[in-house]
Amino acid sequence: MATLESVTQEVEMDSAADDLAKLEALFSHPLYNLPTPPVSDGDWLLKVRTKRKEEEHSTQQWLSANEDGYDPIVWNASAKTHPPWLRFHLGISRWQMYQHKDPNLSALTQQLASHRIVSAVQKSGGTQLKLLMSFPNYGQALFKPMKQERHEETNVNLYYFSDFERHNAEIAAFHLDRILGFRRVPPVVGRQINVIKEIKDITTDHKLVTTFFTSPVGNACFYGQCSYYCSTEHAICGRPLKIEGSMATMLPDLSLATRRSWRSPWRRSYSRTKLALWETESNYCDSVKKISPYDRGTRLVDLIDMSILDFLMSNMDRHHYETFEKFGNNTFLIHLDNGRAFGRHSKDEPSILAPLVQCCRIRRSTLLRLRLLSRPSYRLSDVMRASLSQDPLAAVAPLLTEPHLSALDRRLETVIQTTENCLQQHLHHSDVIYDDISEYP
Ligand SMILES: Nc1ncnc2c1ncn2[C@@H]1O[C@H](COP(=O)(O)OP(=O)(O)OP(=O)(O)O)[C@@H](O)[C@H]1O
Ligand SMILES: [Mn+2]
Repeated sequence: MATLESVTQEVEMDSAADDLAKLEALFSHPLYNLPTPPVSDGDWLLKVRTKRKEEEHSTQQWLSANEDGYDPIVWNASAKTHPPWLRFHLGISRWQMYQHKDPNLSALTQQLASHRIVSAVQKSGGTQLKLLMSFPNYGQALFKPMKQERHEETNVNLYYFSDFERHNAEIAAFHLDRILGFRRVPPVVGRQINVIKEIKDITTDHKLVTTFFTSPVGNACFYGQCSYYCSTEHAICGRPLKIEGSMATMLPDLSLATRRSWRSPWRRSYSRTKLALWETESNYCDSVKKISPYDRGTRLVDLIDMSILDFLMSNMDRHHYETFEKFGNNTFLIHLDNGRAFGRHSKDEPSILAPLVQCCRIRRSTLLRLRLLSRPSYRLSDVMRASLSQDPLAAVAPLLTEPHLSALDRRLETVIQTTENCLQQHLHHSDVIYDDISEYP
């Protein structure tokens, strides 16, 4: 006889299968498989150069002088020999971080989740603690440790600029960005790390080592050195040894691909008392539209895409964004640093949507995908649940709690309604909608 428990379990499995089917249907939808503009030679971020004869000798020497813990390098100009992280680097183009249905993605994320860690050092830059992890095949990841429980909502009295970062937000942002069809976040997975074996014992960072201690209940802890929350009171502690965290694929080194950092025109004041210009000036968007690079191309609608992503996940901390210098102004915006998203589900933050509200402009492809995601057959919360369940940390606990998933649906409605209002206020649809897919019916 079926017990209540087994029936509940079956229902849960059924709905998990339904969610997954929705996600698959979504990714097979024509809106996710639009013909992309041809990628010319100069539209790839990096290119493999075949070695000149005289260079071969020095490479051979380097090969034999292999560093401790790393595998010998066995790759050459042939794509077949490339490790997943290198394929990822070579797949970055002017328009996206990776392809839709990228065949390399699963191998890449699998390695992030399971590869042996050879080195772990603190990464400078930014305010909160993070570690640069290296793998035996020379791949690297940026590790952000878990700082608070997933069900905890941000303290209402904390300003956005002193909020803790959340490892699950980094992971969920990657999934959300992909589900929105942007593909502008480098892949991120969750992972459990042994604080002693995978950090303390292998690090060459002496300053980091001095911050390790054992807590009163016997957990292994450390706090590192950084400008925010790096103290014994805010230590990161294993239970007793393992901690959860996010592992983000590292972008190509800056020596190979420089990036430009842009201050967001809708940046917050980062002050308890001051307002930013965009919060007080009624025609703010008009002035933004007149200045480079927002005065041409897709930069403004890309910024609006980013604000939609941020509104959905309630990220108030998008002070800057980056682009690859090689591509000039005509390129996608890199959505890095999403750790302050998903802090609150019970409240929305309308000001994050200011670029859309004030400019009344949106890419047609984005709007059509948002509408798709608001339909029950592709519901955003369901496809996010399905997508996140594929992350290794989902086995420990769901990466986003149900209230966060429902908040996504509620906020999506707000974005769509905002666009409808814009369409009503404007005479011509083309005033609001930037038609980036004119060939689409
Ligand atoms: N996946 C990545 N690959 C390469 N570089 C990265 C990656 N993620 C972040 N960085 C770089 O590291 C720097 C710090 O990262 P991040 O912004 O996530 O940290 P943060 O502590 O939140 O910073 P801030 O306090 O400035 O907001 C960024 O300026 C970015 O250029
Ligand atoms: Mn940040």
